[in-house]
Amino acid sequence: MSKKRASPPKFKVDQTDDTDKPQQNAVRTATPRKQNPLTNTKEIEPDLIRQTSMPPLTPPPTSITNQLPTSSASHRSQSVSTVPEGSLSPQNGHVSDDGTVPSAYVRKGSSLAGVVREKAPFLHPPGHQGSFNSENFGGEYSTLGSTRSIYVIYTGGTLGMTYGADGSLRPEPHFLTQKIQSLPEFRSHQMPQIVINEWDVIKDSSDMGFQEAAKLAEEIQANYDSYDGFVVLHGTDTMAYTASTLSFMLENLGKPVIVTGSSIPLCEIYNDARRNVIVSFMYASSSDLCEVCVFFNNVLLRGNRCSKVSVRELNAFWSNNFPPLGKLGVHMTLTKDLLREPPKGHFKVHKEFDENIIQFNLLPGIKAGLVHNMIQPPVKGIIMHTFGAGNGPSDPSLWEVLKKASDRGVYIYILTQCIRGYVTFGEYAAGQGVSACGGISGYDITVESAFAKMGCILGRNLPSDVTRELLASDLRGEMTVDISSDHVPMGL
Ligand SMILES: NC(=O)C[C@H](N)C(=O)O
Repeated sequence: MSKKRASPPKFKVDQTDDTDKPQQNAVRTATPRKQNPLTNTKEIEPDLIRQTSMPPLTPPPTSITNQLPTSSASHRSQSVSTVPEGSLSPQNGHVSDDGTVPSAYVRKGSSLAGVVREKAPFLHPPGHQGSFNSENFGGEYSTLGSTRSIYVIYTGGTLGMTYGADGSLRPEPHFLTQKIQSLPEFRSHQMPQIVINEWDVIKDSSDMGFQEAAKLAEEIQANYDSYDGFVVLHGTDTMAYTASTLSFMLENLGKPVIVTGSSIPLCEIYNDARRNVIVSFMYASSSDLCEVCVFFNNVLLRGNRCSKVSVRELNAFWSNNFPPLGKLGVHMTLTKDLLREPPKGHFKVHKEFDENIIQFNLLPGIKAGLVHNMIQPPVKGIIMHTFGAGNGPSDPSLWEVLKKASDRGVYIYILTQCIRGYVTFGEYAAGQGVSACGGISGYDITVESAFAKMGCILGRNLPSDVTRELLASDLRGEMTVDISSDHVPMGL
């Protein structure tokens, strides 16, 4: 690949030489060199090449890796028929929606290969009432993997933690990076080229916020042209906030950014870290994905649609109001009907943010005085979780307090306390106060996404009418807005 790496890697697993030397999988390690002013991490010079004692892995048919396009741009524009018929291994397979098999993807007798047609999950967003076609991305991936390059940013989280003397989990510098280096999967010819940048200070995600998301956005921007996809390794506790924030910071994103983590650390024999990381690398190789996603356990979710829903289960993430974009079962699928369209404009990064946002639930009988105290300056944004479809108590003093805040320039984002469904102003008389106080409907947006969206938009200090319009609009697929026009607001 004639690609220029914007920031040198901490360490790199490289399979590009393997067609020449199928018996020896080369692993590049790296030595610390100097401080990178952009990422504040140590730059590593990938100059130390060590032959490992790993047993040789069976190389894939060289005709596949030799003949497939080598960049996302070329892959997008090129038809798959560049692969000669008969060159695929039995586990590969791809059938188009009408059931025909393109010549490039000849299936050789595997009952596992082929398209998976699934009913969408029980919940359909408005406008999506039918079933969605899920395609077997795993089959497609096995012809793609080794031609792709992925930039991985390791920020911390349980996946790379070890146990301290008191038995509590804490980030262990370099452990995850070294462990990944030693896993045979990462030297497989089917894996993309991987470059990992471990942050100087890896964190429990409780310490990740807008500032760290801006640093991630900056790092993605610096490496955007050099890689086909990005993976962010992150703790689960605030993963949905970071994924949401990244989605708003990255405008016209044309490549996958997959955020993942684990519930069990990689230091345990039984863990979910290994699979989550491997599958995220695979999804990050997709040329169909051009958005920020979370992969966890067995689902690929839109990053700004998901929430952490379980503390102790492996299926810790879910999206209540939007179906998964992909699923991992016997097949690894991508539901193309649901994916964001490739962007029309240039990739652009917005790193500004404003953290002066609070959120609260309306509670039965909530007192205006309490709300008044909560929403004093420097508060600039309020996320208010209302009852049901956007309702609240009728006490006029409550709405006066909120109206006054709105009049002095505080934005009030209206969400529902229900985990499914969306806000509709005007459905009940009990919702009149909510809209009259200047509230802006967040429809079915998650609280993580509402916080991220407000923070990013308020950080840009736009005129109030533009800010209100952006908050009311669907910018990144984060909420289901029932508007009939295809009006897209300017600016984000
Ligand atoms: N599973 C995890 O990653 C939880 C951890 N406390 C974190 O968010 O960093």
